[in-house]
Amino acid sequence: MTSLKPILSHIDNIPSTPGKFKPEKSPLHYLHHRLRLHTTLPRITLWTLVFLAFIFLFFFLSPPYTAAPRRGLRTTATYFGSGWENQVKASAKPRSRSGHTVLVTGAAGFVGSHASVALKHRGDGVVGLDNFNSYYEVSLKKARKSHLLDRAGVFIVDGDINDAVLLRKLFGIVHFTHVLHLAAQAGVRYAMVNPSSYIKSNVDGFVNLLEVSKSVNPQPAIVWASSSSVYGLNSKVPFSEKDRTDQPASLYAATKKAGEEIAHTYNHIYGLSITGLRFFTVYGPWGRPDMAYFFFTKDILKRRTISVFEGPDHATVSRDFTYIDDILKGCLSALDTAKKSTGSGGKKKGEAQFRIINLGNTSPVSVNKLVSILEKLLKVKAKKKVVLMPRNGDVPFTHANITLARKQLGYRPTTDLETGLQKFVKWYLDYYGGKKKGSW
Ligand SMILES: O=C(O)[C@H]1O[C@H](OP(=O)(O)OP(=O)(O)OC[C@H]2O[C@@H](n3ccc(=O)[nH]c3=O)[C@H](O)[C@@H]2O)[C@H](O)[C@@H](O)[C@H]1O
Repeated sequence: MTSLKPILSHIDNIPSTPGKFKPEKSPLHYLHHRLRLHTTLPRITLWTLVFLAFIFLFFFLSPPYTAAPRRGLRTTATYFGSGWENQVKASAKPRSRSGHTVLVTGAAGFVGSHASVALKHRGDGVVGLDNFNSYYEVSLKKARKSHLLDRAGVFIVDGDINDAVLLRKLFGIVHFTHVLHLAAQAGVRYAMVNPSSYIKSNVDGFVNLLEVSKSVNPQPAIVWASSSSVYGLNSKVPFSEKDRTDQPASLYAATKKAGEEIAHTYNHIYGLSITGLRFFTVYGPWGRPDMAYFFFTKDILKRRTISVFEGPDHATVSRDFTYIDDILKGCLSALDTAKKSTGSGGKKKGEAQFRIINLGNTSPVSVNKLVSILEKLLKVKAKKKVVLMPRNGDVPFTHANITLARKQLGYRPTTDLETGLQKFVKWYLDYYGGKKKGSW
């Protein structure tokens, strides 16, 4: 290794005090000095170059620093642009002055896509938001998205409810009168597989949405999807909103119940008008492939064995299956009857509306019956295996009391399970019949 001494040696010749430098007189000395300079200069140049090369390598060739992206979140900068803003604004425009302007979260989901189309068709302005996560077939969500744009002119922003920058941006360019919040991590059994996804969407995401909603001016009214699962182990039938909901049987149910409590807090502190709708096992065309009626259909057609759950002592397991069109009527009516939020600039100005309402069918059907209807519609005998309901979050039965929904929303479900499944099976065969099209 080269010693640093020769390089530093010329420094010895520089006087420490200015003005004290005296040129040496001997020509030999001058010659010697010039020779030293000649040999020292290239060395200085060499070491300067080495130093600069080191700096170059360090600063320019090392990978650029980027903050690690949060899983599932895209950088918000990619959303914004004049083309993007124009699409959002066009989609948000109601047909008449009296129409609502609604932000629908989970718009590429089952209920969200139906609700977006229904709102847009009746003249409201709608902007969708969905993160297109892979909990189930992303292609189905994308197909719903195309339908929304092509058939109804609803634009879905590809983004996450946890993305506060994006939400603020949306509220900055559109004055949303209402939020229909349907984005969630759904499914009872999957909560044992991926518990954190429930906290991320149903708790963190909801809080983020409420934070942004409470701080905009004017605040929107919020209608959101809670769940029949909050009744958990409640055995008093039919389930009334007054019944206890402190015995959840799954983490999914616990996060929905937490959502109800969180909603109350934001209503109380900030004057947000909030309506929580407890959906009872919603089914229908464009439904969710993780739900029993959906994958039973698929498995029956593929001649695969299905597991039919039963309770202890062969007790039947049943659900208050509710058809999508009935749920939609309830959602739209909840938006129409929602009172305005009272807060502004993050401050409450008066009491605001707070509601929790069941949306069910009031007519529970056993899983056995569900299977026999599907067998009839599909014209295929199911291969069944009856198994004891595993302890994975399922509850033995649900049954909605809809008195409050009737009073508050004029809600009257009209579709029985057989009629609803007939429409579902028609759509299913159409959609999976090769073309992945399916009518709306
Ligand atoms: O109302 C809700 O709040 C919830 O409804 C829905 O949950 P659930 O009512 O449990 O529907 P779903 O899974 O279709 O099971 C239906 C029936 O089939 C039985 N079931 C299920 C699976 C199986 O393999 N065998 C079986 O018998 C099972 O025991 C059950 O009796 C939503 O998924 C959920 O997100 C939430 O919205």
